[in-house]
Amino acid sequence: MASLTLVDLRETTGALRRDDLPGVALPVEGPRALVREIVQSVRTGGDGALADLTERFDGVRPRALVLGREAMAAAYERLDRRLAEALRVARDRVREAYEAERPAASSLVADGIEVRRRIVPVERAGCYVPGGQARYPSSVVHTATVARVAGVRDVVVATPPLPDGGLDDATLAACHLAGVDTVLLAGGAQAVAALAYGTESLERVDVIVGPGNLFVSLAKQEVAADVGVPGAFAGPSEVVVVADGSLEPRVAAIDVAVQAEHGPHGLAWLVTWDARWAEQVLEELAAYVEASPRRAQLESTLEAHGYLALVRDRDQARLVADAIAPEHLELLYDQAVRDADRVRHAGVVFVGRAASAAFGDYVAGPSHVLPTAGTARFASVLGLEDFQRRLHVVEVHDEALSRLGWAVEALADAEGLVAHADSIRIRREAGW
Ligand SMILES: NC(=O)c1ccc[n+]([C@@H]2O[C@H](COP(=O)([O-])OP(=O)(O)OC[C@H]3O[C@@H](n4cnc5c(N)ncnc54)[C@H](O)[C@@H]3O)[C@@H](O)[C@H]2O)c1
Ligand SMILES: [Zn+2]
Repeated sequence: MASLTLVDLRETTGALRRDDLPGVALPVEGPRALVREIVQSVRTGGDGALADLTERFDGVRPRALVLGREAMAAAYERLDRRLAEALRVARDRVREAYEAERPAASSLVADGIEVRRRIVPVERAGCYVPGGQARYPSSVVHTATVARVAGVRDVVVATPPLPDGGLDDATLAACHLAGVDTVLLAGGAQAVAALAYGTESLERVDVIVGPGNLFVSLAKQEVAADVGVPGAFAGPSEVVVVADGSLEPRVAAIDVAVQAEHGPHGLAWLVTWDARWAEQVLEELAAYVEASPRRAQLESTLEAHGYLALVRDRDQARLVADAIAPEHLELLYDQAVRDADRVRHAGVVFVGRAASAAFGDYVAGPSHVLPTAGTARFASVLGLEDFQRRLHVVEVHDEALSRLGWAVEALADAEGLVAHADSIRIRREAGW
């Protein structure tokens, strides 16, 4: 029976650090060595190695390694209309959220120097779309749509093939709606390697984004020296639910379960100051897990890393959440809105009793590609900036030579860099 491991923090005082809490370290060493081997073999073996590895890890040889726009459009035509409409709604909500965030070009003119900041999209983006324990057409929408708003020229989606060697219509239709150019039928670390280094059938990309399991996330770290990879780990899903007796126990229970149904290596915490109510939540959770068709996935996360933290009050609950730095944080008690503005470490904070993190997975607007494994301490939700570079144009007018030239000379002299100082001096001596 799935239950949560009790962590009683009511007597704990002082600062809480992530390492003080159980279950927050991922078992990465074994997988990391395997991932390294996989990446190397695709790098040297190309298409052939990719197909072999797909057969080894996904149990099938893909019918085609890459698919183009016609296959996506055809799948969209075949798709059930309600699902097609839901995908369109999700795409529009993501698109609008990111269009509202477009960075403005900025400029500064002072002392004869004009600095303009240009925003330049990368040319090719690879979006990883998971497909092991579940299919994720939503991840197509939550990655490729952002790339398109950012102005990326070519968008490639990589996703594992189905057991029949093909791809489901929902994923392909989502590619159609999100404006994807190419689909690579491969998953896991081997797909990340193919995106990073290219193969005979696929040109390499400039950045790789998207969520995935441990192997995918470690592979992105492995190739990060050669291709752009956001700092967010975006690995197995995590949730911290903070609630009290004002919420129905079965609602709290299901929200603890939601992110656990993605599969193993996740993290699920219920944090409360209401110990008696927590017991009711545990009963509801056990009943829910037992009846769920995704019981195996739920148990894989809850049994290993499902926790009930008993705390003194709201303030301590927030400190626990900050220490965990979870992907999703739900604050579901009265007056949570005020506390939400004080949270420092989380991928996204949901507030209000209607606020199931499932909204965020699909239609809230911000991408569901979020930092996990503690990376919410320094990394963020997938953003336009993950697909864009900042490039400064520095226009120097002659006036700058008299206004600022002396400072360059003084600093260059101090560093002993003679040519640096001379480059200003000869311009000044020319009377500019
Ligand atoms: N953080 C986020 O933003 C976010 C969002 C959505 C989903 N997720 C997470 O994405 C993950 C999706 O995982 P998934 O497994 O369903 O799909 P996936 O596509 O990420 O992983 C499946 C692939 O992993 C490879 N693989 C599986 N077992 C392997 C092994 N033992 N050795 C080597 N390679 C192996 C296979 O090639 C397979 O194609 C979940 O953990 C989910 O929580 C995270
Ligand atoms: Zn989810």
